Amino acid sequence: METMVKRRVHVAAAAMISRDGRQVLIARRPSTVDQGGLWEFPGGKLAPYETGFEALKRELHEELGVEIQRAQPLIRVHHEYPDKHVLMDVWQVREYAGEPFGREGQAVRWVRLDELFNYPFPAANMPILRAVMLPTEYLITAEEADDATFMSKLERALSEDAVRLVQLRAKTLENDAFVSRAKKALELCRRYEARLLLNGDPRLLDEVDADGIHLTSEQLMSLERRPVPEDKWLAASTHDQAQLEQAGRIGCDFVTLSPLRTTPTHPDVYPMGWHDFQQLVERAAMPVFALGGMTRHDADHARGVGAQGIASIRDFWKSCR
Ligand SMILES: Nc1nc2c([nH]c(=O)n2[C@@H]2O[C@H](COP(=O)(O)OP(=O)(O)OP(=O)(O)O)[C@@H](O)[C@H]2O)c(=O)[nH]1
Ligand SMILES: [Mg+2]
Repeated sequence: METMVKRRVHVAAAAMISRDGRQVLIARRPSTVDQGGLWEFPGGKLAPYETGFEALKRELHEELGVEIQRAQPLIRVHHEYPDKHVLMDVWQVREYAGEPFGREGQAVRWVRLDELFNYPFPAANMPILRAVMLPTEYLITAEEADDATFMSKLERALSEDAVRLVQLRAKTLENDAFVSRAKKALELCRRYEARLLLNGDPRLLDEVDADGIHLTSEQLMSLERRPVPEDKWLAASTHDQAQLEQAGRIGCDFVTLSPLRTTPTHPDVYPMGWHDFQQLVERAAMPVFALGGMTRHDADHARGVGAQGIASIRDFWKSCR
């Protein structure tokens, strides 16, 4: 055969979320097609001149018999298969009419988010699974001298702001004080079904059974492989293309990318702004939270440019009224 140019395929797919927010719909690809037998998020290729959302509506009508009313961008994934380059735009769908069923005879199943990993998906899907499981807000805790104040502010964020993903960041605490605070924070997070990541050495997980580790960009760059087991979350702070690539190499599950804006805590760092942020997110191999002067009001915009959502200290770290 002559030299072959790889096909480029643009796909729109849906993560349909159940009304209680705990389940997502997956479908099994018929054994006769490409990637047959694997599970997938329903969807398909864009027809000529179709927009992503039009394709999503058409495909979900054809494959599941539902009418989508609204959808929010969840994540964009580039993946090189041996025979083609796939660009997949995945949308989160919560508003639709009709009960989904396998209109083309395919198996269709609602699965709990924490059971998604039990199903075999195509190679391109790993970042999508992470994005489906993660919320749109990531709280980074502020330095707080005293544990009681810390705990009351954390509880306020969990209860009033409904935060479900927390990074314990406490650079001013000695190791023993950090571990003791982490244990208390973990107990509280468990009560709210929130995940807790520790900003620090991966070996901290031997002392505190938290949900994962958040690496500084410096730690990230010094590692050769993933420092935590697969059943723990691994996140990292990134600021540029090289750090994002390294995060992909060592298998980070998600990252923060900053600074989007200038902030009082980092006044002399040059902010990247939305344009550069979007360029960097486009090629990232995992969900990305926008960080640096972000508030909850920025979450929709962040998602519009491809982010998972926003990360913030100030916006979530306030006293009870
Ligand atoms: N819909 C969907 N496609 C995926 C996922 N993951 C993934 O790698 N793909 C790839 O993206 C492409 C989607 O094509 P498709 O077979 O769904 O396209 P389609 O519905 O338009 O069907 P057709 O062109 O066979 O009629 C396939 O190459 C598939 O392997 C996923 O989660 N959902
Ligand atoms: Mg399809």
